Formats: sequence, structure tokens, C-alpha cells
Amino acid sequence: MITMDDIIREGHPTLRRVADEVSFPLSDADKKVAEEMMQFLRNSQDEKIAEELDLRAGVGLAAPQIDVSKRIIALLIPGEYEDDPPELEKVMFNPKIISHAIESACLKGGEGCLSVDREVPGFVVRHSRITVTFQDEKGNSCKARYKGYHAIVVQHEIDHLNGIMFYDHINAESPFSVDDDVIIIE
Ligand SMILES: OCN(O)CCCc1ccccc1
Ligand code: NI
Repeated sequence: MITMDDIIREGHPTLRRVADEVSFPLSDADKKVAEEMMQFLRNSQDEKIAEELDLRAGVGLAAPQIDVSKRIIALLIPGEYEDDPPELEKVMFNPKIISHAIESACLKGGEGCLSVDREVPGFVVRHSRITVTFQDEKGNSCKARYKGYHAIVVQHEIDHLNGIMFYDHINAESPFSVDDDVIIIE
């Protein structure tokens, strides 16, 4: 089971590596990694388990964050209300952004990261809408489009596969100044 002890922190070289493509059919090891990543996200969003295991809540996780330099990301974006189904619950293998909108967007509150034990204030400017191809656990080729908060989270995770941290996108000189056509998501 993944706990915070398994999550590597900034400064660890794996976070700055470009992760390797996953081959299909999946090895048992890769299947296990994906399952454990999704279980971590569920546990991290369960009040009791998170408190018991001292987990930071996460809506996404990338395999490099558990020192597995492979192109696997897990996404778990909860529904609006307690008993709603998740808005997005998916593991992507070899995800790739194949196209994106011209418009940029960022979260009003900035971003954080389970691999970063500090606040890094500032607007993290990303694409407002993306089209992603990926393989599912069966190796089926999939395509999906994301916008808004979902697009932001997916980009944050895919960045981890390319050794990019969220604060790489923050304007160091002026962290909260963005062009006036950048969509600021509440
Ligand atoms: O890589 C996953 N992770 O560090 C957890 C935080 C995910 C995340 C947080 C804010 C905006 C987008 C994504
Ligand atoms: Ni992260």
C-alpha cells in the first residue's frame, strides 16, 4: 500500500527524469503500480483512512512520484457532494497531449504537489482545454478531451512524466501577473 513515505520529494532525481513508455500487455508489476496509485488516491480522500495513515489528499498521482519512472498517471477527481460518484476516475498509460486550445488557464489558488513540502504561490499557467490520447489497462487506445479543472489536473500529472514541476510554470519575477486573456479558474 502506498503511503506518504513512498512519495519522493523535490530534489530526488527521478522527479526530473523523462519517464519510460509502458509496454503492453502490462506486466504484473505495472498492473500493481497502477492499482496501488489509484488506491492511494482513494485512501487520501477518505477522511478516516487519511487521518489514520497521515495522508495528504490528492486528486492525481504520477508513477515517478513513487520512484517508478514509467508513463503512468492516476486521476481521481471527486464529485461535488459526498455521495456523488467521482467526476473523473481513471488510470492512463502513456498519456499524450495531442492538441490543445490556444487559450491558457490557471487555478485562482495556484497549485500544490504531494512531492513538494512547501507552498509555492503563483499562477500556474496551463492550456485551458486539451485532447489526450492514452492506453487503458487492456492496452486499448483511448482519446479524451478535458477543460477547466480537469484539464489542469491532467496536465499537472503528465508534466510529472516529463520531469516538470508545477512551479516551473510560475512567473518567478511576478508570480500572480498573467496576460489578461488567461482564464482564472475559481
Ligand atoms: O502529482 C499529483 N500531485 O502532486 C497531487 C496534486 C495534484 C494537483 C494539485 C493542484 C492542481 C493540479 C493537480
Ligand atoms: Ni504533483
